[in-house]
Amino acid sequence: MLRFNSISALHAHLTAVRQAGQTIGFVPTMGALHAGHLNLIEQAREACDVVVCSIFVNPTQFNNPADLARYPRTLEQDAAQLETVGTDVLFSPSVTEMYPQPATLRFNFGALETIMEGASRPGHFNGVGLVVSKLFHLVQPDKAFFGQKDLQQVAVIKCLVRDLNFPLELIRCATVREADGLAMSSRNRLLSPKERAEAPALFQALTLAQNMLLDEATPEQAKAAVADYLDGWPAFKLDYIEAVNADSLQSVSELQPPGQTALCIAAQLGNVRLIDNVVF
Ligand SMILES: Nc1ncnc2c1ncn2[C@@H]1O[C@H](COP(=O)(O)OP(=O)(O)OP(=O)(O)O)[C@@H](O)[C@H]1O
Ligand SMILES: CC(C)(CO)[C@@H](O)C(=O)[O-]
Ligand code: BAL
Repeated sequence: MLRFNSISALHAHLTAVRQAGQTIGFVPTMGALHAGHLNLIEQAREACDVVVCSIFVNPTQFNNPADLARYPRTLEQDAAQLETVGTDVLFSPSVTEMYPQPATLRFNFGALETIMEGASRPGHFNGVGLVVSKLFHLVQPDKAFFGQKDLQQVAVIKCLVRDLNFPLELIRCATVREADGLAMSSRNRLLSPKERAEAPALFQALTLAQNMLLDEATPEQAKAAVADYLDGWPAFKLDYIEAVNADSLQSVSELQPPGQTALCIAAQLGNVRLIDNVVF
């Protein structure tokens, strides 16, 4: 695996890759890798000639400085894991390499940024849009792989690709879960053992709501049941539970056609904010 910290060295290498007619698959991450990330790499490995992974804890997408300070950073362990799944290139730039001056460009993702993660983390999607645009320009991938766990992020990036004509295919990959149902997330490693034991309640609440909707309950009834369920776990503070269309991410008042209903949840567990969703 080749490792680059500098944009110019990455650019020179990938220019040669493209000139040799090889396709590039790209997996952007913030590191502290787990099996969910490795699954994205494996899918890129199957679909493309050259697999590029970036690890960059992007400060512009953190609205909470404590969250940024706590974010796990495990670069050497991550690099070792990336080697095991056949990654060709690791790009791990510094903050000054990516932002030599503070960025002034601002995105407006319309209705997407006023709901759920957009409402709870003001400025978050602007930072995601900024860094993902920069990374797409630097890597110029044929295919880019993102996890369904961050469903709203996928919708934001779909908007970015469409509105800015990025010539790439966006691929949404299924959420990888722990054996007890908890969606894998880098932030899980910040949970205390007690919190970790309680964390699967989030997915249990989602499953409860999904079953209710499939059983003809209304979204309002299902959302109320989730709030009640999590009340039984005092360590959890529910941020939101929403029934939305899986593409537009806008609220729905009834079940959508198969594969187009999503239930999205976010909750605080101690100091850690967890999100999850199911699409059905
Ligand atoms: N459990 C998972 N299954 C599939 N993809 C995932 C999973 N967790 C993260 N991803 C995807 O990996 C990519 C990089 O995500 P990121 O580095 O932020 O990891 P993360 O685990 O989502 O961390 P956190 O949620 O704590 O920020 C994103 O496209 C994200 O959706
Ligand atoms: C896409 C991303 C790498 C941009 O910083 C980040 O939001 C993430 O890890 O999901
Ligand atoms: N996985 C999404 C990145 C973030 O939480 O900032």
